[in-house]
Amino acid sequence: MTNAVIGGASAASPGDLETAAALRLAHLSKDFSGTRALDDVSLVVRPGTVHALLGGNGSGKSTTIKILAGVYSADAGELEIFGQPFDLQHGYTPTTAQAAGTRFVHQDLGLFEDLSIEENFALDNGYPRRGPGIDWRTLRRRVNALLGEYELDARAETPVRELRPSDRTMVAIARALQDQDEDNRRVLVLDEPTARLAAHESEVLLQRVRRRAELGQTVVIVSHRLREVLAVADDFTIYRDGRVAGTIVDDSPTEDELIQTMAGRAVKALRPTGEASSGDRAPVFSVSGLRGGPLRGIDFTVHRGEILGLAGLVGSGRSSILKVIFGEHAAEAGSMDFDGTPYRPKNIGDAMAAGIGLVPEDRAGEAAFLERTVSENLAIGTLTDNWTHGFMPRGRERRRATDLIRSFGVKVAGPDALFSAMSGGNQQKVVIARWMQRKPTLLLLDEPTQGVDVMSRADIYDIIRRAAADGCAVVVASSDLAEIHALCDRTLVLSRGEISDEVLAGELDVDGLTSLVLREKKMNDASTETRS
Ligand SMILES: Nc1ncnc2c1ncn2[C@@H]1O[C@H](COP(=O)(O)OP(=O)(O)OP(=O)(O)O)[C@@H](O)[C@H]1O
Repeated sequence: MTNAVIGGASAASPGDLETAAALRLAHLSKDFSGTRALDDVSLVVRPGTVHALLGGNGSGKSTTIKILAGVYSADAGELEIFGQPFDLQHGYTPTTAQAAGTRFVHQDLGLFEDLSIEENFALDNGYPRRGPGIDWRTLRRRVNALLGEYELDARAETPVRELRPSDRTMVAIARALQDQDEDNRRVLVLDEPTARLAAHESEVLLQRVRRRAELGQTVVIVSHRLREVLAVADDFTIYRDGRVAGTIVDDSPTEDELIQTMAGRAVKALRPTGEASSGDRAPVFSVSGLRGGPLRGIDFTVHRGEILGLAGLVGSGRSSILKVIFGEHAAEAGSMDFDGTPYRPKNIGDAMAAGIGLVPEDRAGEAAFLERTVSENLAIGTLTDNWTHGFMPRGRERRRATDLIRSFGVKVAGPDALFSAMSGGNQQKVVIARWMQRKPTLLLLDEPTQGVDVMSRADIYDIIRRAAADGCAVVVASSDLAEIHALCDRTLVLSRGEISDEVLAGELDVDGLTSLVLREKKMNDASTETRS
């Protein structure tokens, strides 16, 4: 491998590249009350390249980015941006980071959906004034020029809501870089930009990011989707447990090489289920003629021990089905049947009492108490079991939490750590563990491994398979078709609120599933064109 260094602490100082660096971090360390989040991390980002930060959940990628953004201070370390040194220990704030030329686009793009693109730009950079009023003409001209430059087929006055998902991300990128100087002295940091995008949208976005880099833009990207990262990145810094485990410069490693460096060991492949599970096939839950929101008549049955996948484009109704079953959204029409009796939940409480669990897509917003401890978050699922005579027996709660942390492989200092202090993948394991301990009859999972590293992903798949083997019926909605392929016994493809196809495990590979989902997209596009 030319220019590549994999493994070992020596990889942490690619000193020969320092002179050419857009960004240079050296000997970065950070402790959080006893947890060593970063330990002597060094990395060099070359100008005009896409540099990937990879690593397992909790390995230190976000901490690096937050230090770079001036959100956390470093305990030790040096930073240079285009040759200019900054003191990370003293007075390096978000304002300094902005002035230094760093720009950040997070998963939550921070766009106001109901406002136009130009209003979103102005909110970020201020409105140009003409006398006492806003100079809309100048603003529009400037934004339209930027949209052209970023190859976006939209007008400044288009509401963000009307953009396709990859275009929204690109608008957020263009907005972040709207004050780019002629020498391209901005470092754009993209934090899991494709986590919420379907495969074809990710591809469109990453091609555009690649093109920006070819035009001189420096990009740092954090992602767990290795295949995508391999397609877009020039260089890689691979973290393991807060240290740099490998650096790869201007080369194309294989996915297995990356995983091995991240994990420090070989990881068993994410094996597909292969064929439909031969478990107990008794039907446990069915919906018939379900309508409401985007749903336009949904019928299906899920069986005990079965893992049923819901695939489809954003807006096809995947999450809505789960929310109606969980009593979060009311159905306008149709019926549901649970274990042979009619099921009409009025709220989430009814669903939980019936033995249904939901792990929602937005775990931080909907599923967790961020400023409570891990132990408290785990106890919430079984409050009635844990309370005795009006008191919560702490000892029992902590012991139970310690057992769950061990059996679900959660990487955390202990049961008293704050939920918010855990990395994304570990948060997801806690939310799943919380539901699993209730032993639900029907478990609904919405994007179960979004933001989860490949190693934990394999663990989560095992947890889900074990629950199914114990008789739980599982419904998984996912935009990641490799996940659907690896996990599900049977998959329903949704298109505009209806089931368009049913696929059994082993009938199609990931490409086959992708073309099925995209065929629906092409049909949708064609019918939209015909109507307009
Ligand atoms: N505010 C905090 N307080 C305490 N510990 C923290 C805090 N932020 C991060 N940590 C710890 O620092 C370590 C590194 O976490 P970090 O979020 O940087 O990992 P990551 O690589 O970004 O993970 P992920 O891929 O899951 O987002 C973890 O052990 C995490 O629990």
